[in-house]
Amino acid sequence: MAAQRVAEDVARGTKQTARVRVAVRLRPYMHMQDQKGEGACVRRLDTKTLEIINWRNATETLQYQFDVFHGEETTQQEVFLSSVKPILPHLLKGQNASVFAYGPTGAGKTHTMLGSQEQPGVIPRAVRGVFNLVKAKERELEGWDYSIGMSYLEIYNEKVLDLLSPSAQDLPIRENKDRNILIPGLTHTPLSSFSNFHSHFIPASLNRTTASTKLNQRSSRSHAILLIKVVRTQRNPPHRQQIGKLYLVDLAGSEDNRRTGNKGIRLKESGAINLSLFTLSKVVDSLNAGGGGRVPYRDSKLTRLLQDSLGGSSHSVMITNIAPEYTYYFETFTALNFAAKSKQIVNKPFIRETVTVPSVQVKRSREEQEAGRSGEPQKKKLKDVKKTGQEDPTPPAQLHSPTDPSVLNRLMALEKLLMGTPAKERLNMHREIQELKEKQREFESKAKVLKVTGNGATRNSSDNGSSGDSPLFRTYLPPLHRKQSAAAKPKKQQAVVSPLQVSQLQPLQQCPVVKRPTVCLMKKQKNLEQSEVQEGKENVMDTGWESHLDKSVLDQSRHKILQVLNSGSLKDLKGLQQIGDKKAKLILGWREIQGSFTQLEDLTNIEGITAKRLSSFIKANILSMMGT
Ligand SMILES: Nc1ncnc2c1ncn2[C@@H]1O[C@H](COP(=O)(O)OP(=O)(O)OP(=O)(O)O)[C@@H](O)[C@H]1O
Repeated sequence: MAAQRVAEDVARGTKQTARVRVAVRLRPYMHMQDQKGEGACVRRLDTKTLEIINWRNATETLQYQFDVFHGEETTQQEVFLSSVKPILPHLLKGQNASVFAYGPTGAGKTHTMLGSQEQPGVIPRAVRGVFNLVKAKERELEGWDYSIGMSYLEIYNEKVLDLLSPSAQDLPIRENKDRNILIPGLTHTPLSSFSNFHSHFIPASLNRTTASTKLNQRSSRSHAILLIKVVRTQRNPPHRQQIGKLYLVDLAGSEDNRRTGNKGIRLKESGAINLSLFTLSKVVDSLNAGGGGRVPYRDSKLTRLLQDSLGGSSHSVMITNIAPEYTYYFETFTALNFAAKSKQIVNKPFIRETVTVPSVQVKRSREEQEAGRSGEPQKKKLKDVKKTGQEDPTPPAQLHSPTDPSVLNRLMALEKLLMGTPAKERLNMHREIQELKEKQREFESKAKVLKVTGNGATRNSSDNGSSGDSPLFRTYLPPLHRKQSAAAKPKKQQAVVSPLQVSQLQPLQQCPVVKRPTVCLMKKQKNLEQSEVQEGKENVMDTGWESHLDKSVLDQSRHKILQVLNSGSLKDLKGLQQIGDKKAKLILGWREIQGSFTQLEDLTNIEGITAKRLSSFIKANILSMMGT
């Protein structure tokens, strides 16, 4: 018995690689998500391009281009036809494919993937599509037998749980010598028809962990992964067998716990969700960096399972769901930057093929059996044929705006990174940030000149209005204005260099990744920072005072401070001694990206909190708690 994994390009004598296709879908505007009545911050320009208000300068917009942009009126059928249907035929050739929905909580991931009875989403349509393709192949009488099966799991609080056979058991993830990801013990159910699939899938979906948060009545608290496996076996010798796997992934949403109102268990779930999504973004970063360095797939169960779908051997489609309301601004912005990064990943598809003797073609119901004793290729003597491939010549996502995407993304990444970087290493990064900002300013001023002379690639709102391709704004919403909330003071009219006439600037300090207030338009910055420790004043290590206090009192106080750091609102954080508005926001930002603080000493990861300041902070807060 011999088996081999054949690189598709080798099999065909051609070199071929597949890029991760990135689609962005904008959900319809919802009044209930816009309690301040601020309107939309993002809108469609054409079938590939969208624009969002620039957080650096709210009088301008940034434009992003993706493989497809689905505006709010796009139907479920249209999303399926343009983004998912084209990848399904690969399954029948022994290749893997994956579709995953990414985006903030409440932006429409579950709607896109699962949908409803009236508006079925990608999952039911894709499975039906696979059955149709298999039927068509069988009619061609080309001498292959096909079988289809499914597994369905969720990753909840970093545990892998079987949705087809629910139990509290956390299933292990294994990788065999051929780099196939396996989950021993996971149920694998053979499927005879689409209605048979339905009868397994619907009850299993009800097993998924969901709960109500402030932003979504039925928020998914886990990442759900449906695996559809197509095995095709040649009837006559040499009985070649090819296996194609389709992963359909509904990721849990990234969450801003200031807005979800999460506490207790919801907060813990949220920490796990954000951490795994953060790892996903690190994986994307490191794949984009290239150079064969370590890709941190193993840092979370999600990335471990998606290993084959990202930078591996899969044809992948990422549907990034975004929400139009201004209240989602930073989540939307982060999701768009993540999506723009993902567009640069190149996958190298290969055919999974084995040559089998007929007697071993036994259907098994468990992945464990499949890994251990069935006719699957991975446990046979597999011969890895060296994959060859050529980088996709398509350039990464392009912005048509006065913004260079590479500069902006690098800038964002650096600012994000800065948070977790020891103080001594920050200096170089600050230098790079300054250089990038300089470059960015150059781009912006060039783009403004182009715009004034009428040659710019940027489009203004009147262009959009007349082009007739902006249904979002023709139907429900005013142009991309941020409506002024009742409480807001009117501001001076800004010089208009782009379509926006924004009456209230979006304060940058809401962005969790932003480190430097100087880059943003923060009018009240001085006042806001008043309660913070002045540079140098607190730079004296406070030592010795703890020895005068009872250890249990100290531990209790430290625990209380940690609780506020991990679950406190902006106001709660500002209630701590020596924490002003800026630091409170940096703490929230850190929490959002890193999960929670395990100890008070983690605070030194926040910019501006040195070991000395930390010691002073701890002293001030403990003494204040004790009423000293
Ligand atoms: N394209 C759309 N058309 C109509 N309604 C939509 C659309 N997208 C989302 N919705 C509605 O918006 C709400 C939130 O969507 P959904 O639950 O899919 O978000 P989600 O991103 O999966 O959130 P979470 O991560 O919290 O699970 C739901 O009521 C859903 O029906």
